[in-house]
Amino acid sequence: MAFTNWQLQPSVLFAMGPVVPVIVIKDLADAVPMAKALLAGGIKVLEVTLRTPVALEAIKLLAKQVPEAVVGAGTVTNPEQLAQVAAAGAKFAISPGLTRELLQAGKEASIPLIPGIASISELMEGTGLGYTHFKFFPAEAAGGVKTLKSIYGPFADIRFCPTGGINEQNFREYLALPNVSCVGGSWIVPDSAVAAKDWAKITELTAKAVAEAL
Ligand SMILES: O=C(O)C(=O)C[C@H](O)[C@H](O)COP(=O)(O)O
Repeated sequence: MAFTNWQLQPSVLFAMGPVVPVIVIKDLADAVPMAKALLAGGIKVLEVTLRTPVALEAIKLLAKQVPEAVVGAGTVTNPEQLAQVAAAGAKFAISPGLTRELLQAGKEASIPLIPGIASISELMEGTGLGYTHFKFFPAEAAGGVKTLKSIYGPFADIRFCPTGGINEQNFREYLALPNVSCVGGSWIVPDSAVAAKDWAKITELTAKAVAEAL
């Protein structure tokens, strides 16, 4: 089932890139150069987490100034934030978990909501309302590849973007699974590179991940 009010379907979003960078923007001035560094490395889907006071402003800025990127919001945990990020121009919203309220609001939103799950019961809460695409978080801590393989048995039609503890060593094991379309992670946007404004490093890490994902 797809929610036809969503301007972008999650299957399309999940197919846009093998790695979704989980971005924390502390300084608004970093938003555009970071997005351009990621684009230069071959990634266009960006998840800007709502973990910092400037996150909403960063989404607004990127939506206007870097239209070639597909900028969404992460850490969206309630309906109010979902409305705020949609108004800011986010193309999608990702949550680390789910609540009934958030799932209901997501169904009615103009942008796709990718709810997070770490258990079968949470997954069933989401599938019961028609959701088919989920974040699997915290991936490594919640059993990683083994758990996703087990979930594939009874839920073969569901697709995941695992996130949490994924890095350049293990991301290909996830991408090889039939129910994983993309992975999320912060390893291509390390804090140290952002602090040093070393955008070339981010392009290099991104290009490496994109090349290795093939
Ligand atoms: O902020 C959110 O909404 C989250 O769900 C958490 C992030 O996706 C993970 O913290 C990324 O995990 P790492 O790649 O291990 O750094």
